[in-house]
Amino acid sequence: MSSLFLVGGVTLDPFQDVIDTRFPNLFDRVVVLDDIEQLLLHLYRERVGVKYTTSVSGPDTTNNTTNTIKPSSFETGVALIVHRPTGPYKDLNPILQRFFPCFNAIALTESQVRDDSIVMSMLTNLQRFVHICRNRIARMSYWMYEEEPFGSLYMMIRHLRFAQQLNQQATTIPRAIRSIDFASLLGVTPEMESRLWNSLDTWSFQAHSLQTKELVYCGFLLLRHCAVSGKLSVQNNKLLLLLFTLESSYHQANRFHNFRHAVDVMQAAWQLAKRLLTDPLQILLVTLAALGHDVGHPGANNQLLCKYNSPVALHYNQRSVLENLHTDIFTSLLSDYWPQLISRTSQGRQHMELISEAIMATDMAFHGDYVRQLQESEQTVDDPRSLSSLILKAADISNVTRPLIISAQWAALITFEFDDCALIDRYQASGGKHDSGVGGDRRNSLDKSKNSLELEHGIGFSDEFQCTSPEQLTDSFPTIPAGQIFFIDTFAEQFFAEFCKAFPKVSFLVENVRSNREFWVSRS
Ligand SMILES: Nc1ncnc2c1ncn2[C@@H]1O[C@@H]2COP(=O)(O)O[C@H]2[C@H]1O
Repeated sequence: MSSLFLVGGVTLDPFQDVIDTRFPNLFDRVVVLDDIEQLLLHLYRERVGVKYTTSVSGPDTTNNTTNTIKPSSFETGVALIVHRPTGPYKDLNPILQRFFPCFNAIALTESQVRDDSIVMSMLTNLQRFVHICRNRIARMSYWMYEEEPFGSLYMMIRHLRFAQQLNQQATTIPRAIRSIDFASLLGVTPEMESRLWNSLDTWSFQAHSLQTKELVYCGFLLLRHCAVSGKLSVQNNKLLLLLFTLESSYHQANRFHNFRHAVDVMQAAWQLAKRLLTDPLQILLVTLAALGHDVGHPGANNQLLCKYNSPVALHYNQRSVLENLHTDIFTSLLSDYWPQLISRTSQGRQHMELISEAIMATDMAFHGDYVRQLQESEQTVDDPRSLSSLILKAADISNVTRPLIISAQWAALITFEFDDCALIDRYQASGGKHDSGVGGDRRNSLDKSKNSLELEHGIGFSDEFQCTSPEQLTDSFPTIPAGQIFFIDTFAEQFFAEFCKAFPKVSFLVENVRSNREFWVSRS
C-alpha cells in the first residue's frame, strides 16, 4: 500500500491535477494529520499494528476508518509526506531515516510541491519505486544491489551509510519523538505484561503467536530485566524507543530474517545465558547482541550479495558481509540510545567487542571453527567472551531445538526464504528484468500455488501467524523435511551434541534436535 500523508494543514490542491491526470493509481490512500507529532504517532502505531482511528481517504478506505494496514506496507509500498516546515522540522527526511530506517518514506515541504519540476520528478520516481516494491524479488534485489545516491526507497548501502554517519556525531532525540509515551502507545496492561513475561520464561517460546507490538514489548521486558539484574539504570521510555527503532530496522517483509526471528533468538540467548553465565552484565550483553544480530538483513545471504557485487559486499571486501553490516548498524543504534553501555571508555569498548564478536560468530562460514572449539574445550569454555559467542551462535540456529510445533513453523519460513534466494539469483542472472517470471508478493514463487498455500497457513509477512500443525505444513510443502534433515545432519546435530557435552545443563537442546529429526524422516 502506498500513502500520501498531508501534515499540518497541507492540502492536495497544489498537485491534485498532476496526480489525477498523470499518476492516478500511485497512492492507495491519503492520510491527513494535524502536525508532526501526529504523523510520528501514526507511523509508529501502524508499524507495530496498534489499531486506532484517523482521517484516511482513498479508493478503498472511508474517512475516519480504523487503520488496519499491514505493518510491512512501509516496505512493500512507498510513503510521500508533504508538510509545512515548522520549528526544528524544516526537513523531515533525517528523522525518517534515523527512526524508521527500513521505510520507503520521503518528505517534501509544501513549497517544494508547488514547484512543478520537483513534483513531476518526485512522482515519476515514486511511480517507478511502487512498481519495484510490489514485486518481492525486485524489491529485495533493489535493497541489495542499488546505490542511488538520493533514492527514497530503502537500500542496504543507504542504511549503512546513514548509520555510520550517525555514529560519528552526538545527536539529541528530537522533542517530537521524546514526547511520545511508548508504553501507552503499545497499550500495555498488567495482563499483557505478565502474559508476555510468562511466554518468555520457557523454551517453548511461541514467537509466531505474538503480534509485532507484543514482540516489541518482549524485547523491552528482557532488556529491562537484564539491565536491572546488572544494576544498570535505564529509562523505560528510552529503552522502548530503542526497541521501536530496532523493529523499524528489520524488514517485516522478510520470511525468516525479520524482527520476529531477532526476538526469538534473543529469548533463546537469554535462556541459555542465564544457565551458562554468572555475570549479569555478560547476560545483558549477549541478550542485547541477539536482539541486534540480524538488523538490516535483506532476507538473502552473503553468497548472493558477493556474487552480484552488492555495494555492501564491496564495502566489506566480500568478507562476512551481513555480519559486519549488522554489527555496524547495531553499534550505531546503541551509541544513539545506550551510549553509557558502549561508551568510549575501556569498559565500554570491551562491551562493544563482546557484542561484535558474538554477532560475527553467527556467520555460518565459521561454523566448523566453533564445533572444533567445543571439541577441544575439554568440557569447559571458561572465557566469558568465547562463551557469549557460542551462546549467540547456538541461539541463532536454536529453532531446530524448539518443540516440533514451533520448529516446524521456522522450518517452513526458512524454506520459503531459500526459495526467494533462488529467485533472486535467477532475477539477477537475467539482468534484473522485471518480466523474469517473478510476480508480486502473492505470486512471486515459481510455484504459484505455493504462495496461495503460504497465505492459507498465514505464513509470510503477515503480522498474525496462524499456527498450523507440522503434518499440515509438510502435506502442503513437501520439500521442507529434506531441507531440515540436511541442515540437522550437516550442521545442527553435531554442533548441539558438542554444545550439550560441554554444557550438560542444556541437554534438552540436542534431545529436541534428534526427536524433531525423527519427525522429518517420517515425513520425507
Ligand atoms: N531450520 C533451518 N533449516 C535450514 N537452515 C537453517 C535453519 N535454521 C537456520 N538455518 C541456517 O543457519 C543459518 C544461520 O545463520 P543465518 O541466520 O545467516 O542463516 C541461517 C540459515 O541459513
